[in-house]
Amino acid sequence: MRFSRQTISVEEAMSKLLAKLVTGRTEQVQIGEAYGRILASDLRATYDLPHFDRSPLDGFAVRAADTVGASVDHPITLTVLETVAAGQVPTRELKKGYATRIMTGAMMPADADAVIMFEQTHNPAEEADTVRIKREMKPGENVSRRGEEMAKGTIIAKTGERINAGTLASLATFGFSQVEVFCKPRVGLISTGSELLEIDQPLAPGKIRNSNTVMLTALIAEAGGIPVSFSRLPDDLAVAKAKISECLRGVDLVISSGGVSVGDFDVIAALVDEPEVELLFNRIAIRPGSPTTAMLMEGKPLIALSGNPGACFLGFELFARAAIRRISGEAHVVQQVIKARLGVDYTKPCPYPRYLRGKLLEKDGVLHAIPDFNEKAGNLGTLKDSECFMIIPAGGSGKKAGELVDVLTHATPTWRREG
Ligand SMILES: Nc1nc2c(c(=O)[nH]1)N[C@H]1C(S)=C(S)[C@@H](COP(=O)(O)OP(=O)(O)OC[C@H]3O[C@@H](n4cnc5c(N)ncnc54)[C@H](O)[C@@H]3O)O[C@H]1N2
Ligand code: MOO
Ligand SMILES: [Mg+2]
Repeated sequence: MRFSRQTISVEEAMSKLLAKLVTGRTEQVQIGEAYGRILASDLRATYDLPHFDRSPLDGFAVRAADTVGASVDHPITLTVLETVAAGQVPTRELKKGYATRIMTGAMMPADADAVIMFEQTHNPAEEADTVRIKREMKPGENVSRRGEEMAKGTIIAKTGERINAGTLASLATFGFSQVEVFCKPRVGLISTGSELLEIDQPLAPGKIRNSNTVMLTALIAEAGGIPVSFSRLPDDLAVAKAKISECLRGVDLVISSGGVSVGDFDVIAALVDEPEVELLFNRIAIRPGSPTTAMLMEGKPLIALSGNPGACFLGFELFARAAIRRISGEAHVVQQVIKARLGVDYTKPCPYPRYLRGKLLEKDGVLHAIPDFNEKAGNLGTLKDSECFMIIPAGGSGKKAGELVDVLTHATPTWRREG
């Protein structure tokens, strides 16, 4: 199995993985804790919005019929009944020949059917009891009607949607101080490799510091998971297997880094032949990260990313991020591909599609994607500057500057303008 691997596309791998994931439990959270969480039930409007006819302007509520023929040269004078602030209820019905001074957001008086803005009236302080109307109004003009935005019962947000700032505004409006969301998945994190040192250990010949674990911890949290770090796996298969099994028991998903290739000590690669394991994939048509592996062990998912930092990062963005979001209950987890012009020639041949890290730049109204030319899978210095992957198709010729390429943006891309 280790050497005879079946290569599948990113899309096939993604659908194999997503098909095996189970969305977790749900819980009630306070609205103040709900930002970024995934809705576990549909939200419906609890009343007509707005729930009363209201003025969208500061002005005078009038009966349109009283304004017929009004103009700047021939204004019509009405008697001012009262002033209604937002939050107040008008006390007087509007009779023929009267107007109510009304503020933005205030409730319309009965029988008024239009609002004329202050700027189209004459109502100096010394003549506060009357108002001169300088324009003819149409019935319904400048009135926000009850239920005009949405009727009671309208679905505001669906199960599986991520709660963003706008969702919070809707929740507040409709009086939801608590909301049902999916529990955040617990994501176990395991590293492999006897070469790894802790961050505070001094360098030693042949050794490197473990940079993947801390990077993955941040990525897991960013994707909505709760990272749970476990100690490094030993090279011994039986011990490693027992350790993974123990980790899996306490979490919803395990992500490992390293040990997926064909090396003598690549313990995760050896694991896939074990009877408790259902292999989903262990070779993907992609550079970097072709040995990225996923399996179910004792029915629970394990995503095994390559140890090379660049491949580990891409493997997380392509597979682990979507998996965490799916276990979190999110309905749409596959990242959208956009098109951009390649900023420079990239002609290096590649047997698999190559995902180049880089930046997006808007120039004269056209989006350009600029690779960082740091694509060796073991390189990590430009990971911090990466805001997208541009996908160079498999084959010998690459892409020329100016050609359109598919681009996957990261969670929070920052598009800049040139200059
Ligand atoms: N004969 C072949 N050799 C390799 C192949 C191949 O097809 N045939 N594939 C190469 C490709 S492509 C990749 S990608 C790597 C995958 O390596 P592994 O996932 O097995 O990872 P390791 O062997 O454990 O380590 C690779 C590299 O990454 C460093 N590493 C590991 N863990 C960490 C960490 N936590 N933090 C920072 N760096 C880490 C490790 O020291 C190695 O340098 O295999 C190729 N080989
Ligand atoms: O697939 Mo590997 O990450 O190219 O070295
Ligand atoms: Mg290896």
